[in-house]
Amino acid sequence: MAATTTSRAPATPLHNRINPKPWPSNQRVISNFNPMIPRSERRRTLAVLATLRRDNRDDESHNAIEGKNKNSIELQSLLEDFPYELNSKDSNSLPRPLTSTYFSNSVSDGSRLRVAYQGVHGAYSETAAEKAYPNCEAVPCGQFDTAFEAVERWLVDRAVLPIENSLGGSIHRNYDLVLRHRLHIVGEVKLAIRHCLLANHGIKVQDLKRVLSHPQALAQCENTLTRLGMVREAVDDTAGAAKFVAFHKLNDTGAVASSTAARIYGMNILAEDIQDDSDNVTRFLVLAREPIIPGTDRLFKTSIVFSLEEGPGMLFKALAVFAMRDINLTKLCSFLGNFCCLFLLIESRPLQKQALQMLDDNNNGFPKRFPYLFYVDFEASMADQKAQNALGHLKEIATFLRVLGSYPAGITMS
Ligand SMILES: O=C(O)C(=O)Cc1ccccc1
Repeated sequence: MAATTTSRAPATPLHNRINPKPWPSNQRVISNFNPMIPRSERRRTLAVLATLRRDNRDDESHNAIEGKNKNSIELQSLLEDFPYELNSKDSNSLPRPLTSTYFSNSVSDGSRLRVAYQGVHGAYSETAAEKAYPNCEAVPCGQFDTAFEAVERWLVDRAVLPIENSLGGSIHRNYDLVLRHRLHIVGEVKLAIRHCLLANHGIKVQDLKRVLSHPQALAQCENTLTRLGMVREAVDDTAGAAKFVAFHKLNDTGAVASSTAARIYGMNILAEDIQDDSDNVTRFLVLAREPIIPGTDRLFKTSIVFSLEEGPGMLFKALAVFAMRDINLTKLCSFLGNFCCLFLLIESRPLQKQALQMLDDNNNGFPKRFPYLFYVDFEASMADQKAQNALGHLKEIATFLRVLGSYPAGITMS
């Protein structure tokens, strides 16, 4: 498929509104990567939202390159144009417990579950959304914040976001987002990630001077890209990188993305499995407005965040509430903060001002001076008495405690 240029902007989701993601200093940022779609184009009625369905998704990806994408509706602009009153007259807007729908792919009115992800068609996050809900309608969002807002404002039913990777460790910004928003973790997907080096047809590896991709993907392919002597440039997502290179018919630039992205954007795969470690798994969280009712019929995990008073042995006491009940902690840590040197299964994060503000507004007496938050995942359901007891015990020790979700443990999928 040849990419053709048009005067109209491609259907790339909009740029980051809140915080740019961090990336290594040797990576330049393409700041005008996602041109703004004219506002007149973005002003759509709510009815148009229905056209977000991906019935003609393959056509969509083709058309996206040609700038004819019907689904060029930006979730971001929908959020701006129709805040809050969305669905207010719709009986479906009433909160529903998720137990009845969690393992099906449709909401109770018969329509498909809509799952927001960050990136464009072909992103790994889209694959994760489809693994979680095989028949879902995956909805691309420019940024993670947009995906969260889309759930909060009833534009979609779920959001999927990458939270940690076996090579790159935790994605701290996404933990902060989970904390700042009031969504619940209702599932996890572990996806084996296999990166490819993509280029336009007729281009050889030797022709490439630079390569575009998501910062995580670039980091995961560090050795290969260094060996090839390529300049790395970070962009919002892997599929967006492929789309950009195809759309602009670049001859000296490649993209690190999936074979799916190669197919969608008509690119050639120059090399497969270019990640530094073949065992490259990314864990994605599934978030919803309401929690699921935890069960005991299968292995469940529970994610919590808490803070502690400063003092000798405080973290030891906090972790003991799990150890004394034989509850396994599963959160793997690759970022060694102050306390992490001692406990590799727990991750301490300096408390950001914004997060602190959010917590302050909602929790009287939150200790402002305490500089760390701890995220822990443990292997037990909140329906399990020993988990209840452990958290009851932790509450006596912690100055702040929030259960982010109790959900079925995921298996690694390829
Ligand atoms: O950019 C993407 O395709 C994503 O979904 C984010 C990502 C990047 C690298 C590994 C896993 C997820």
